[in-house]
Amino acid sequence: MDETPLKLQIWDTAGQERFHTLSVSYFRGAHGFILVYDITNSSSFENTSLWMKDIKMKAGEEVEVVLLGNKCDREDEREVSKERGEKLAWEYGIPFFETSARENINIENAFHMLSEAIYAKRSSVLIHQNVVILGESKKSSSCVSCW
Ligand SMILES: Nc1nc2c(ncn2[C@@H]2O[C@H](COP(=O)(O)OP(=O)(O)OP(=O)(O)O)[C@@H](O)[C@H]2O)c(=O)[nH]1
Repeated sequence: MDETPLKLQIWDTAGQERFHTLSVSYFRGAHGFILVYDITNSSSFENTSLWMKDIKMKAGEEVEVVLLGNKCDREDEREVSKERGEKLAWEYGIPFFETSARENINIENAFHMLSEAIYAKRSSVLIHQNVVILGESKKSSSCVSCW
């Protein structure tokens, strides 16, 4: 990104209810989330709000999230309209894609969008910190660079 190599460490947590507590324990310290439901399974869509609540509670309000409606290759079995996905993402203020892991549709876009958002937020935080440190160092004399 901007010629800066980014290293992603990705955990695929279990979506099943019986592993819920286990998954949530991975949330702390994560910078971003890809929240996936299955467009052919409306209960997976309904569960996204519970996951979103957990993400905000356990990882913080500031983390980046992308919402994906996966299995868009199975149009004839669709239970969740694209509009419902778009509306939910709009309410959360997060990006949304319909994807197919099987047909490789929008997968790269989703990862790219999330990486970009994390990178933008973290690099602006670093710049902000540097501005503060350099400002302070001027006052306190001899330190030329405090990066
Ligand atoms: N048609 C289609 N099938 C898919 C797609 N993505 C995953 N599958 C199938 O859906 C099933 C479940 O996929 P998983 O990757 O195990 O789903 P998961 O969300 O990780 O499941 P949990 O581990 O229970 O959370 C598998 O049979 C996959 O082959 C897709 O985009 N299209």
